[in-house]
Amino acid sequence: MSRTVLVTGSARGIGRATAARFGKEGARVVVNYPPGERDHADETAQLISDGGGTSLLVEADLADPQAVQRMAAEVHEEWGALDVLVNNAGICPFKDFFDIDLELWDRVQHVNLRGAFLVTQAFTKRMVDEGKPGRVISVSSISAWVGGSQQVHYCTTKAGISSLMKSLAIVLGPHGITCNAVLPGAIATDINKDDWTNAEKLDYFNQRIPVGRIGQPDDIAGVIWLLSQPESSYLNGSDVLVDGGMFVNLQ
Ligand SMILES: NC(=O)C1=CN([C@@H]2O[C@H](COP(=O)(O)OP(=O)(O)OC[C@H]3O[C@@H](n4cnc5c(N)ncnc54)[C@H](O)[C@@H]3O)[C@@H](O)[C@H]2O)C=CC1
Ligand SMILES: C[C@H](O)[C@@H]1OC(=O)[C@H](O)[C@@H]1O
Repeated sequence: MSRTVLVTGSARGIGRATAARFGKEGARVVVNYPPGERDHADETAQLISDGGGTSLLVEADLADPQAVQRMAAEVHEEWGALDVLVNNAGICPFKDFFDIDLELWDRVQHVNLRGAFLVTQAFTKRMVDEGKPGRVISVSSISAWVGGSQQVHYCTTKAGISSLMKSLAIVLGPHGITCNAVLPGAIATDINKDDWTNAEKLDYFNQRIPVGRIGQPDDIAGVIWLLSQPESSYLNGSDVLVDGGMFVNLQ
């Protein structure tokens, strides 16, 4: 029986690579995307079917609680309870601290953290009710452990995601559902495309990463998939850093 997997924000980037990775095992993959990104989501769906999987495309802005509830209802109606939930969707509009207004603060919090809370609550409730074991794997960041001068709003959400997984590991562990966070380092995706037009910053990242390269979405997708495997069943409440060694490279 193929597994049912939801990857939030899987129209592009790490989410797309993760959805495609699960597609390769023949999984049924829910591709969640925000309004305006249907074309990108279709490309993800193509990768899933190329790999032998099946997709269900669901539009939902995770900042909208009603949209999250509609997504849960649609997925449960079509495919029942999930086996694996990957909370991946995230935004990082780089901004100096004194220029962050309440609207921007709330938007980042709502998409990155409140969205993950709402999605996890809606989907694990069904898993618990059906007595179905599974996995929650949330994409946090190295930014949960460090700061960023233009990422004050963002880093707090990433620390929040890691914390959410720790508490839910306690709540859901007894139901056979493990909860862990994956913490990518610097990965080449749209989220940092503009920021990395700053050549000095890009050089700094390249030099700080001991394996000698910026990460690619597949570097993270592969680890997320590993955490969904039976061999990872005793991992619960952990932060799994995937950064090529960038964090430890102080001097
Ligand atoms: N690229 C990097 O260096 C790092 C990325 N991350 C995290 O990885 C996750 C994925 O980001 P990337 O693939 O890098 O960036 P990306 O910009 O390529 O992808 C972001 C994804 O989130 C989706 N999304 C955005 N707003 C949404 C909303 N309101 N509702 C539903 N989906 C929405 C987008 O459609 C897109 O598929 C994010 O949580 C990000 O914080 C963490 C550490 C490093
Ligand atoms: C968006 C950034 O380039 C990227 O995101 C993170 O979470 C990392 O800390 C990098 O700053």
